Amino acid sequence: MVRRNNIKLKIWDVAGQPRYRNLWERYCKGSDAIIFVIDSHDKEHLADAKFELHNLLGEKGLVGIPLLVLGNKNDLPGHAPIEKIISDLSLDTITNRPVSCYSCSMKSQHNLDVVIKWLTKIAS
Ligand SMILES: Nc1nc2c(ncn2[C@@H]2O[C@H](COP(=O)(O)OP(=O)(O)OP(=O)(O)O)[C@@H](O)[C@H]2O)c(=O)[nH]1
Repeated sequence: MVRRNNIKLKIWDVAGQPRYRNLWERYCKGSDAIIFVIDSHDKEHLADAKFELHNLLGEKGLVGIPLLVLGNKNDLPGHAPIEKIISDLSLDTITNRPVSCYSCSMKSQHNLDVVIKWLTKIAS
């Protein structure tokens, strides 16, 4: 639970390992937003991330739920820039919901304020 400006955000951190991916839809259903966090330093797995993201968004029960994609770990040299994340994940093809994408680092907290702002706006 995160509190900001009188808004309570209830956030589920769902495990990313393959054996848990079939649970993602159940957690996302009925939520105000889906936050899809990728490791932007791990460029080899961007194709996997694209597959899993579009697979998830293809679930009928999730149509219309706003999507926030975070390219985390931008404190590491060689991380994928935002333009690459947007194009490798084909975010411009997602037309049935609002989509935002930020590069960030939860370690250095770069863009954490922007993320919280986005979430409080969506939830209010
Ligand atoms: N350099 C750097 N490391 C980070 C950042 N965020 C997380 N990590 C590290 O990445 C590793 C994995 O972090 P977790 O928070 O466990 O990742 P997770 O996505 O919850 O992992 P699963 O849900 O188990 O797939 C840890 O060693 C973190 O310290 C970041 O912004 N920068």
